[in-house]
Amino acid sequence: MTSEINDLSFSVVSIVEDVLQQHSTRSSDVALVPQIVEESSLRRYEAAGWLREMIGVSNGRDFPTDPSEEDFRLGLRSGIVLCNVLNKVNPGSVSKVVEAPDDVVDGAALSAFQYFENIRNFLVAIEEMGLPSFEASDMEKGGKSVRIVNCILALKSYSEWKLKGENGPWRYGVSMKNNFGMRKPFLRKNSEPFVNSISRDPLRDITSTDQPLCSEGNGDSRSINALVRSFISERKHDDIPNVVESVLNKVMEEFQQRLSIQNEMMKSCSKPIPEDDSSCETVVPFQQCDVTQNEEAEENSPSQVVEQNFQRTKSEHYEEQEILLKQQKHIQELKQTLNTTKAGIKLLQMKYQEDFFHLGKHLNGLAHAATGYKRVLEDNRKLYNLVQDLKGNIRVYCRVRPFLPGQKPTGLSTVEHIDEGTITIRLPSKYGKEGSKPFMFNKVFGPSATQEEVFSDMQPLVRSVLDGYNVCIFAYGQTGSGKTFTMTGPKELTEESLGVNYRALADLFLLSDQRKDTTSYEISVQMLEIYNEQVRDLLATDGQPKRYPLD
Ligand SMILES: Nc1ncnc2c1ncn2[C@@H]1O[C@H](COP(=O)(O)OP(=O)(O)OP(=O)(O)O)[C@@H](O)[C@H]1O
Repeated sequence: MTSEINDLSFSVVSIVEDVLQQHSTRSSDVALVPQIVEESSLRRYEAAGWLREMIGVSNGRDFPTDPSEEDFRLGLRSGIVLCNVLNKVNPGSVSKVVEAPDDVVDGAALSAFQYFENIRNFLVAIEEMGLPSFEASDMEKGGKSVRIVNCILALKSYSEWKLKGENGPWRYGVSMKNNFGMRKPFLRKNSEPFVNSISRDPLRDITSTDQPLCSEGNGDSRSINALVRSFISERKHDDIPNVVESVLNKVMEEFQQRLSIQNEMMKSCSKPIPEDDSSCETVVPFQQCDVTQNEEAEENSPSQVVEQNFQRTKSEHYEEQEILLKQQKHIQELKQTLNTTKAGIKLLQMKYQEDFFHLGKHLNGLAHAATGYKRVLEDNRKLYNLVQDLKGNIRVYCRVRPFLPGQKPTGLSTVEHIDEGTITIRLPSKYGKEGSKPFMFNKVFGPSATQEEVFSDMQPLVRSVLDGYNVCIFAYGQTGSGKTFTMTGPKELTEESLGVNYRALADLFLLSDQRKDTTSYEISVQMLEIYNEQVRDLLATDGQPKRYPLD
C-alpha cells in the first residue's frame, strides 16, 4: 500500500525535475531543441506503432499511427490500452481491466475513478516488473508524454526479450543517449530521468538509496535540495529567480490540478455505494490513489475519520448511558415493586395471624360449648331416663279393638266410658246393680286410635335402649283381640298401618345413625315363637324351626 501511495502521490521532486529540465534546455542548450523534439516524436511514434501491433483494433479503431503528443496521451488516458498490452506481454499483470463503453475511444467518458483504477494497476505492475514508470498525473496534461513513451518502449524491449526466449540478462537501453534523463540503462524512480541527467556525485549518492523521491520524508527533502543545488551550481545567478518562479508556478499548477481531480473523485465516491464486491473495490483505490493531491486533503481524511469515529463512539457511549439509566430506572421500579409486595405479604401474614388467632379462640369456644353440650346432653339423658323410671318400669296400656266388619255387639259387656288412663266396662250380670266397673292403665287407646298414636307412647323406651337400658314390649290378650295387629300390623301393610315392631326398629336405626359420630351401635334381631310351652326360632335358616330346650 505504501508503494502504491508513493507511486501515485503528489511528487514535488517530479515537478522540480520537470521545471529544471525545461530551464536546463532553455538556458544551456537551446540549439538542441529541434533535434530533441524530433527525437521525442520518433520515440512516440515507435511506442504508438508497437502498441498498435500489440492490441490491433480496439474499440472500433486502431491506435493512431503517428500521434501527436495530445492524441498519444488521450489514447492512453483510460489505461485500457496500457493494461491490455501489459497483460499480453506479461499475462495476469493486471487482474481486472475496467473497459470503456464501445463508442468511447479516448476514455474521456470514463469516470475519474475508472481512469485511476486502470492507470494505477498498470503502474503497480510496471513497478513490480522493474520497468521505468511514470506518474498518473502525466496522463492529465500535455508535455508529459516523454516518461510515458519511455515506459512503453521499456515494456516493448522487455516483450522482445521475452519473445527471444529470455536469453541473457535483460537490459533496457534503446535510444537513450539522446533523451532527457535517459542516460542510465535502467530507470525505476519517477525522478530518475532527471536525476541521471546530472553528473554530480552527491546526487548519485542520494539516488543510490532506496528511499522514494516523493513529497514526504527527509530523504525527499534531501533529494530536492541536492537537485536544486546541483542545478544552481551550474547556472548563472540571474537565471535563479526565474527558475524558482517556474518551480513555484509549477507546484501551484500541479496542486490546483490535483485538487480539482480530488474534488471530482470525492463527488463520484460520495454516491451511495452498493454492497457488491466490485463496488467495494472502488472505495479502496480512491483512498489509495489519493495521488498528488494537496497534503491538507491527505491529512484531513484521517482526521475526519478519527472525528467520525470519535463522534460515533460518543453517540454509542451516550446510547449505552441511556440504556444504563433505563436499566437502573427499571431496577429501581422493580425494587419498589418488590418492597411493595414484601409489605403486602407482611400485611397478609399479620392479617392471617390475626384471623388464625380469632379462629383459634372461636374453636376453643366451640370446644368448650361442645364439652358443655355433651355434659348437658348426658344430663338430659339421665333426666330423661329418670323420667322413664318415674313413669314406671312396667307400663300397661289398653287398646280396644273396633268391631270387625259384620260383627255385632253381643250385649254381654260394653265399653261404657274411656278416659286418659281409665276404661269403664258395663257388665250388669257380673258387677251388680250398677253393672259397670272402671279399670286403670297407664293409658287406654280407644277403637279409633291409630298405630302411630299407640307407638308414640312406646318410643321413649326405644331411646332408653340406646342409652343402655333393657326394655321389653309385648302384647297380651285373648285370641282375635288384635295383638298381632298392634305389634306388627295387618296383612296388607302400609306406612300408616305399620305396627310397633317396625316402628321401633326404624327408630333404633334412625337414632343409631344420628349418633354415629359419637357412638357405635351393634343391632341384632331374633324372632322366637312360644307356643304350648315350646320356644321355636322363627328365623332359623336350616329348614325346620329350631326348638330351644327349656331348662
Ligand atoms: N285395632 C284394630 N282395628 C281394626 N281391626 C283390628 C284391630 N285389632 C284387630 N283387628 C282385626 O281383628 C282380627 C284379629 O286380630 P288379631 O289377629 O290381631 O288378633 P290376635 O289377638 O292376634 O289373635 P290370635 O291370638 O288368635 O293370634 C284381625 O282380622 C285384625 O285385622
